[in-house]
Amino acid sequence: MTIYFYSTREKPYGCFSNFSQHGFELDGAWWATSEHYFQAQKFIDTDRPWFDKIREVKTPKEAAKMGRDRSHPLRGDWEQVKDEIMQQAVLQKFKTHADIREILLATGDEVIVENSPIDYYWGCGKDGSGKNRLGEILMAVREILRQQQNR
Ligand SMILES: Nc1nc(O)c(N)c(N[C@@H]2O[C@H](COP(=O)(O)O)[C@@H](O)[C@H]2O)n1
Repeated sequence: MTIYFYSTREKPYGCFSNFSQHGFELDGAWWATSEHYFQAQKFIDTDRPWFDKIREVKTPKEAAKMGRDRSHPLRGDWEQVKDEIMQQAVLQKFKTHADIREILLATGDEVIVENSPIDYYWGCGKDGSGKNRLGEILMAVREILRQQQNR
C-alpha cells in the first residue's frame, strides 16, 4: 500500500518530511533539519552570509522562506545539483537517527509519496501528477541503508 506523508505531525511517517526535527552533521557543520541544509546549498558560492544565516535560523519554515527569496543570487548549477543535494541531506538524516531509520526500513518495498498539494516537483501535487522526487529519494535512501545493513 502506498505510504503518503506530508505534515511532520502525522505518525509514524511525519519524520519523512524535511521539516522534521532531526539534525545532523554534514560538510563540517550542524544542520537542524534537512530543509536547513537543502535551502542553504542554494547560496554556497553566491552569498555566503545568507548561506550561514539559513543554517542558523530556528525553524525549517524560516529556512525554506529564506531559500526561496530570489533577492539573493541562486547558484548557477542549482537545477543540475538539487536532486543530489537533497539525497545527501536525506541520507545523512537517516544515517544519524536510528529510530527514524527503522521506520523507513520497515516500509519494505512500498511506494513513498510526499502528499503535497502545492509541490509538483518534490511532491505529488494536488492531483497526483507531480514528480514526487522527495518520495523517490526516500526510496533510494531506503535501498542504500538496506544494502549497508546487509553488509
Ligand atoms: N511545506 C511545504 N511548503 C512548500 O511550499 C513546499 N514546496 C514544500 N515542499 C518541500 O519544499 C522543499 C523544497 O522547496 P523548494 O525546492 O525550495 O521550493 C522540500 O523540502 C519539499 O519537500 N513543503
